Order: sequence, then C-alpha cells, then structure tokens
Amino acid sequence: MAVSAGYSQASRPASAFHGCVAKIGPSVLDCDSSMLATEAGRALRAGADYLHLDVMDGNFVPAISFGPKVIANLRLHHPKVFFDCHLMVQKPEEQVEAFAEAKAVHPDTGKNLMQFIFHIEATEPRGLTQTIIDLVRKHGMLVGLALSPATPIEQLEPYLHQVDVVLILTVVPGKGGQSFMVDMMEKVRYVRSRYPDKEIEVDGGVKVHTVDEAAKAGANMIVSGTGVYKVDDMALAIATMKRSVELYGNGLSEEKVSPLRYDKDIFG
Ligand SMILES: O=C(CO)[C@@H](O)[C@H](O)COP(=O)(O)O
Repeated sequence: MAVSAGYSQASRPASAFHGCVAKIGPSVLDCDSSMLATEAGRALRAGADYLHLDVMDGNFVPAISFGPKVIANLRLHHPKVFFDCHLMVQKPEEQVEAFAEAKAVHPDTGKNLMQFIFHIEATEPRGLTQTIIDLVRKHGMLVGLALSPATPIEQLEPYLHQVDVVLILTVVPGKGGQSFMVDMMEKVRYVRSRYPDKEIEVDGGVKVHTVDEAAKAGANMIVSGTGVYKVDDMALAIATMKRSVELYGNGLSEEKVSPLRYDKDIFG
C-alpha cells in the first residue's frame, strides 16, 4: 500500500467510492527520448495502462518537447496503446488535424485509443473552448480539458459534462520533477462529487508517496513521470499507484486489488 507523506490520512466514506477504472499513465517527458518507443514499451511492460504524452510549444510553457509527427511515429510501434496527449500549447486548434494522424481503434475492443487534451487557459480568453471541443470530436478523438493550478475549477463548469476527461494539474505545467500540490485535491473532489463516472486525471508530482491523496480525492487516471522513469523499480511504482486508486477510490479490499507485480503483454 502506498504511504502518504505528511498529508491527511482521513479515510474516504464508502458512499464516495467510484467505479472508474484505475489507470496509470507514465509521462514520457523524462525518459530517454532518443529511444522513445523503447522507453514507452518499458513502461507498458511494467504495467502501465496508457501513455501520457506531454506536448510543449515553447510558448504556452517555456519548454519544447515533441509534436504530432513524433506521436504518429510512436503509434507505429504501439498500435494498441491508449495515447493521452496533453497539449501545453497556445493554439491547440492548429494541432487537431495533425494529431488525428495518430488515431487508432483497438481491434478487439473497438476502443478509441487517441485522446486530445488542451488547456482552457489557452482557449477561454479567445472564446474558443467549445469550438475546439467540437473540432476534436469531429476528428474522431476523445477530448479533455486541462486546468493549471491557478485556474479555478468553476471555469470548467460549462464543459464538464461534455469532455471525456478532466486533467487537474498538480504542478505548474512546464517540466517534470516538481512537488505535488495537495491543495489541488479540492478541485478533484469538486468534479468527482458532481460527476461520479467522469475520468479524472491528476498530473504533476504524483509518486508512490503522494498518490494516496489523489486516490482519496477521487482521481482515477494517474500520470507520473519521474515517479515511474526515475525510480529503481518501475513495475513496483506503477502497481503501488494503481492499488492506491483501487483501495481508496474504488473501495476494493486488500485481497481484491491488482497484484504488486506482473508481466503485461503489451501487444495483447
Ligand atoms: O505535464 C507535466 C508537466 O508539465 C507532467 O506530465 C510531468 O511531466 C509529470 O512529471 P512528474 O511531475 O510526475 O515528474
């Protein structure tokens, strides 16, 4: 079981448990990006449920990471993997078509494997949030809205019912390896209490010693970069985080949670 460092350990009331699937998505931002496909495969074999792909344009955030071409190439290596694309870019509307190149559908389940998440801070001041939600859907991708720490959760209210996922940033976006902002859990609780079935993702500073806070607040999609790629035992870190969501979010008993270690067939 994961241990929280210094945060409230208040247990979650049974009525607050949710049925959303616990999923762990390593952020590849801090992996050896010269071997992106291999590094992605390493995390998937270690138990990752999806890949979180951080796209940075040097404008919305100072850093530049990679873009849609790299993601389309990555798709050739991982045709059955869910790509959760987090666009930290100033003009997401200009990227929709290019990202659709990496679209895929799982051949067995029919599940859409491509999610396009953009920041409301980039679009709301220009009155484009709804337009981009519609554009992403038109291009056949799942759509999500991301929220930076300084932005109040109420800004998402008009869109919450429409999006597939809400991404709550638990650090200031821009780089990996920062400290988890536990006060962002209020936003997670806000969304979970109103939308029991919504995918809620947390991103930034999530590690084995902070994940319990996110799990207790109701997040079911856990992004972790350095907490996965910069630890000795990647599989143990992923399993520990997943078990935290199953225990504190889904309310499963210790006997029913996922095993601490297994080899996953990433092509299955
Ligand atoms: O979007 C971002 C940062 O902007 C994240 O996805 C980070 O890359 C996560 O890294 P850690 O905080 O888990 O190290």
